[in-house]
Amino acid sequence: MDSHPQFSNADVHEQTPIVSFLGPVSSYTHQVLTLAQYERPPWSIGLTDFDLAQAALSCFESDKYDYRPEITITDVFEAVQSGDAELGVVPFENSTNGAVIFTLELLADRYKNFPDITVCGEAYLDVRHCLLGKKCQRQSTDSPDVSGACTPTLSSPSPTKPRASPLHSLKHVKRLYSHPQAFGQCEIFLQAYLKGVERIDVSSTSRAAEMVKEDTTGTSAAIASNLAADIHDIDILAKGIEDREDNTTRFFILRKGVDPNAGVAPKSKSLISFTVDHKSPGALASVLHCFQIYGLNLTSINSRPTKVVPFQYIFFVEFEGSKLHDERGMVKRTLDALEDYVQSWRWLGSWDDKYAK
Ligand SMILES: O=C(O)C(=O)C[C@]1(C(=O)O)C=C[C@@H](O)C=C1
Repeated sequence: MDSHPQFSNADVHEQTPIVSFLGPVSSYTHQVLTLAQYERPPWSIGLTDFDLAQAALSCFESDKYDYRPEITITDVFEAVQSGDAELGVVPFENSTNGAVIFTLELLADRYKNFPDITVCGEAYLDVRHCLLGKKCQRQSTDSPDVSGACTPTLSSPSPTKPRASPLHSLKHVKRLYSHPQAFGQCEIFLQAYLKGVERIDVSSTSRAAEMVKEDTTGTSAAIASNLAADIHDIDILAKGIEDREDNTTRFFILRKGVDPNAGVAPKSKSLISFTVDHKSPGALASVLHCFQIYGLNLTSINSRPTKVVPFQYIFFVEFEGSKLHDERGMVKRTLDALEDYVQSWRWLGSWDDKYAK
């Protein structure tokens, strides 16, 4: 497979450099690294290996890096900031369920724990969830019963139809493990077939699969991938349980310091964070107006509490353009202009846009 030149700064280290990712093995974050070798998502049929590499499913030169799973997204940030890992891969947003707040919280960096971290790349992954658990030993003539109060109910008389039906009975399922993002992407299925069943948040979908494997009662289920089912040898109780067929998660590639080769593509994106004086009317509008003046299209806006004053926010704005390759000077002009309206701000990186056609 053709490799991506953007991530080829490995030879500065003597040891094989590490790419750290949210583990354990078989999380969706891990699949950003491995999926191209394991199985191809439906949309990739007909694409060449090179196209796939461009699609960033395998955006690293696999022979140049060692991959290391971390337990939490914080661990990935720490590994990159300390220089332990050359690159880190973290989820940033999902097309169905929105921003990954754990990642935004770390990018907010209120206590300056990650001063050198920048985003140097992005990757998109089609996310197909399965319900994993233990098949109930019942006769094949039994209907695929459900657990909890199956809809329609009095409070929900005409529920949205789930895209998938269970392959096996779910009657024995007493608790569900997953990453909170994954629960949010499967609400319709869960409302229809597992309403009222206790949900337990864990650090990743692959960790959820491990918990199910460890549960000897066989009454737990996990929302995780078919790869996790294979690796842990767990039954698939339902497939394709995500609310939307186009369910896609976008991941950020992190590094320490600036990658001079990032954000060189004709279409690039950049991310900044900033705070404004909340007492000054129109302060946020003034900042956003700077982007309009210089013709920079915004691609996402998010916010997190400052945790200094209640109900005041750190804003994140992502926009088209690169601070590192800014031939027309529009990014520089915009960033210079917004200084008049912000209390503080930070450039968090520029990288090649993988979504642009
Ligand atoms: O739990 C995992 O498997 C992850 O890689 C995390 C994560 C996320 O935080 O968005 C990644 C992709 C899916 O959207 C669900 C979970």
